[in-house]
Amino acid sequence: MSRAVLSIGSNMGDRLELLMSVRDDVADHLLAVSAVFSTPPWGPVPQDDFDNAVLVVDDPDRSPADWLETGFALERAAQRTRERRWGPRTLDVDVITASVDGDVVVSDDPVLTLPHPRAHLRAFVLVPWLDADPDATLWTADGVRAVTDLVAALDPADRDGVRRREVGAWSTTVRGVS
Ligand SMILES: Nc1ncnc2c1ncn2[C@@H]1O[C@H](COP(=O)(O)OP(=O)(O)OP(=O)(O)O)[C@@H](O)[C@H]1O
Ligand SMILES: Nc1nc2c(c(=O)[nH]1)N=C(CO)CN2
Repeated sequence: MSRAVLSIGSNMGDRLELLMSVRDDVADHLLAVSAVFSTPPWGPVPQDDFDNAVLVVDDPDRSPADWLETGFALERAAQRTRERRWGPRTLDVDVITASVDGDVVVSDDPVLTLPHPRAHLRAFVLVPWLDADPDATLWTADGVRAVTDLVAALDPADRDGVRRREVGAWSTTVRGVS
């Protein structure tokens, strides 16, 4: 069984519709879904705010690499272009962490680095993830850390910039992380 935590984001086009396209695509495999959060751009590129969310998914027939491919396919469907690193995009799907049969996958392959090497620094990942799964943990260079502690360690300005949106069409009701 392969479980993955997907961070999804958009700051071009119909952001909510694009996030919804991901949620709908993986609907049969959802264990947990965060609310949608409005987030200031992370990184050096001045650009519009993003909408971000986190999905926890599992599928006995999909490997972590398959989840990356699923993300690529959804990015292509959103006409995502790769113009600038950390620049604006219609849709970004990142695999934050993955486990197979309960074991966390650790990989330094540049095609799929796991856990995602910048996840622990990103309020736009950690705050929605905590919302989806209050007991979440992340394997880091300092060992296994509770996401709640990683959120507490963020710069308060970064953390407080991440704002929950009330979106009627976005349901967070799913099976639950067991
Ligand atoms: N865990 C991962 N999730 C998604 N992509 C990854 C991961 N590890 C490595 N990659 C690779 O990163 C490459 C660049 O991805 P992308 O363009 O989405 O980067 P980015 O979103 O600009 O920056 P960042 O990687 O910091 O999120 C992809 O081609 C993909 O193969
Ligand atoms: N708030 C926010 N900032 C970003 C995002 C994102 O999804 N949300 N994605 C980026 C590309 O990796 C760069 N910066």
